[in-house]
Amino acid sequence: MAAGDERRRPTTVLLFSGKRKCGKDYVTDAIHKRIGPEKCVIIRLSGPIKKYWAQTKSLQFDELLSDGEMKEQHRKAMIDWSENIRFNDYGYFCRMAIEMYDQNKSKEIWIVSDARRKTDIAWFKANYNNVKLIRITADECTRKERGWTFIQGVDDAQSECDLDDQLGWDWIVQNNKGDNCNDFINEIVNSTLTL
Ligand SMILES: Nc1ncnc2c1ncn2[C@@H]1O[C@H](COP(=O)(O)OP(=O)(O)OP(=O)(O)O)[C@@H](O)[C@H]1O
Repeated sequence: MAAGDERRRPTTVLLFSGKRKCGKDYVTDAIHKRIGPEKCVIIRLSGPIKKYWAQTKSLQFDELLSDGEMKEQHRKAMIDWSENIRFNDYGYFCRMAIEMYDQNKSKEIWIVSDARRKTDIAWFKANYNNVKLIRITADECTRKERGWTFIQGVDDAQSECDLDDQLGWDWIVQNNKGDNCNDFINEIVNSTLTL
């Protein structure tokens, strides 16, 4: 690392994970709004994958990013394609996502919205200080109401299940229908800003 680069590293990395439709985007968007875009940025590890996919398949990138049908139609193919690349270089998409969302490394706080593998956690911990791990959970009933249905090859794949037995979460938060998610959003925001 060149002299002076140290101050261009984030002070905190909030690394979120959780199963499909548990509310990762919902919660991370809320935290991003609360902390503010001057200080923090959302880094989506799936961003570079979707960008590549959109370019090569002539799809709308925004639609692939959003919570819609198109993402679901292409999810399995994107997982299979990205596995091959990750197999040879587990940090590849982490680095690409940082380049995509905070190229100038100007933000103090990174909110990584979609860690899916132990290697994602390992890569961030190996490269950055103060990485906080947050697992969002929601019961199947709630997830179904949000549009989730079980898809073989997706919901039983490594991308969904690898972090099921991960230990050492800094927060495990329940985001079920009826839960007041403002409480844990406040707690995460307050503890991040007082670091
Ligand atoms: N606490 C909540 N209150 C109200 N709506 C919520 C809440 N959490 C999630 N939702 C809604 O549920 C849907 C799925 O949530 P979201 O897209 O955040 O899930 P996700 O975990 O990011 O899913 P995926 O893994 O498919 O990207 C969205 O329409 C979102 O607005």
